[in-house]
Amino acid sequence: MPWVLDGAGARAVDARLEAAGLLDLTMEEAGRAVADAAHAAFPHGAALLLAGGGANGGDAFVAARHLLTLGREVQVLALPSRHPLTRLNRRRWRAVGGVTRALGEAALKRAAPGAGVIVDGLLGTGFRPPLRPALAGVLAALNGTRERGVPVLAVDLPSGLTDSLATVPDGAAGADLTVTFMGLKPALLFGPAAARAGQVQLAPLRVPGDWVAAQALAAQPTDAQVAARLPVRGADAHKGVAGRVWIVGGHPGTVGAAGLAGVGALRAGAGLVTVHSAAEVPLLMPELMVHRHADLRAALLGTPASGRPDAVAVGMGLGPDAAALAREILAWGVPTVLDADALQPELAGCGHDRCVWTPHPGEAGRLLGCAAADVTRDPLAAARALHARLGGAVVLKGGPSVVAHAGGLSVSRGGHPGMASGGMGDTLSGVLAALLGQRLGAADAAVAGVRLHARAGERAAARHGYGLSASDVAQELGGAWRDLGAAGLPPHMHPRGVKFP
Ligand SMILES: NC(=O)C1=CN([C@@H]2O[C@H](COP(=O)(O)OP(=O)(O)OC[C@H]3O[C@@H](n4cnc5c(N)ncnc54)[C@H](OP(=O)(O)O)[C@@H]3O)[C@@H](O)[C@H]2O)[C@@H](O)CC1
Ligand SMILES: Nc1ncnc2c1ncn2[C@@H]1O[C@H](COP(=O)(O)OP(=O)(O)O)[C@@H](O)[C@H]1O
Repeated sequence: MPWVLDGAGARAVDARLEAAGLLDLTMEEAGRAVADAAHAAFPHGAALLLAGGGANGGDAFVAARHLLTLGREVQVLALPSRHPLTRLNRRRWRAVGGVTRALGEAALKRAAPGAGVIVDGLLGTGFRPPLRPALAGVLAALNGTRERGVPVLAVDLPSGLTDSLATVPDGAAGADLTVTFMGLKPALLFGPAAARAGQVQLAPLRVPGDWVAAQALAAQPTDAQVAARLPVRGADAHKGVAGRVWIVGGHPGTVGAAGLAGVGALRAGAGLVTVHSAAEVPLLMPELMVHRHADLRAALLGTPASGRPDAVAVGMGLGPDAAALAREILAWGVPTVLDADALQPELAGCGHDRCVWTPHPGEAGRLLGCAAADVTRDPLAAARALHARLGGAVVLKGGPSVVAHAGGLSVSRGGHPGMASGGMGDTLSGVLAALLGQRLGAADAAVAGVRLHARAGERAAARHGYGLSASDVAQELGGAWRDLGAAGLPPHMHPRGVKFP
């Protein structure tokens, strides 16, 4: 399982490696991974390595030695080496004939223009902002060189980014490729920080998997692992067992939201989908059942317990009275997705363990009583806080989305920036309700539904790019399911088939 790991987690693993006498070997492997990646991605010209005083600089010295053995012309500019393993690898670099010159802005400006690649090993997970003035000029010169076309490979993290945050501190470097170790740092996944890192390659390093897992902030399940959570049907399945789903949403002006959720539910395999609304919802697919109610609340609450659905999604375009209606639906205890207008702070404490809450950062800020920028700065912390407040499973939407549940955090892969368009979240709510209706628990539905939706977005983006619409994504859900299934086990070997009544 690929993991998300911050600097504190990496240091804890380091401590175990050190105690086992293995830290030197791990740095060797990390530096070698950097050299191999630099040589593969930027095979021409001299390699210029910048080594800081910490272990990030030690990785750069190891990489320099391996690049030399790969036949590259190599130059190293370094700060004074403070970390013992950095000093050791500086000596090893000298032992193979390598020369190290002192790093400063002027030295970098002299050496950089002719380089085929610059390897940035100045600051990794040990950096704490603000950047000291002595390094600010060096990083500015590095960024300037990169803007003039010399590619930069960052070791573990571009220098000056804070490992666990999505924001970019003043003066931080950028990179074209980042080779990171053991687990993806949050800064490489989220927001403007991730945009600074260029392409990211994970070098897992040969470290016991459970040492990394024990320190991980979040999982990043593979498609095969997601596929194992999807429901499996027997050949005798019929619409009554594939889940009766209700969509409760729509208001004059936002009726499409409820329709899109309905389409999402149908395309994610729900047996029967009914949209209940106080407004006239367009019939986006003839397979949808659409009911307009003069008094929506009375109509829903008058339903006898035996007539209630297997799952509900509530809130999409529902308008001002959404919280009151959602509270009453929650009291039914049926699996429920809460989205959009139903994401109100007064519902904290009203949920149950079969709820999935799906805020985007603005709604998350409303639920937590903070600004959206506080949410996007540290999405993992925000998702954890939302789960503590709401329970069930929480999907903090974005590119990528974070799922928080009782078992921990999970970061979804993929999706596409074309998905930044209205109605995309409504479709997701329908998908999640469909999976709940097919008897998945909240955590499984959230992890699988988010990836299914993102995969459908990737497929649709291949045709529509930034012109992607939520309807296009819904049309690709079947194909996305097939893609995930193909990545997983064949159905007859399914580890955990979902039992239908
Ligand atoms: N298990 C793993 O993951 C493995 C991790 N490995 C590697 O270890 C790296 C972490 O190494 P680390 O902990 O030594 O810290 P690192 O990033 O080199 O930074 C420390 C340096 O930064 C400096 N500095 C700090 N703040 C500053 C500021 N504001 N402004 C200016 N300078 C500042 C600080 O200066 P000082 O305070 O000493 O003067 C010190 O010199 C990690 O990213 C990965 O590359 C691999 O070897 C393989 C195994
Ligand atoms: N850049 C992106 N990369 C991947 N997924 C994205 C991106 N932008 C948006 N999405 C996805 O699109 C959906 C948008 O949801 P939301 O903001 O609630 O839309 P709406 O309220 O218009 O329905 C979320 O599932 C989100 O993860």
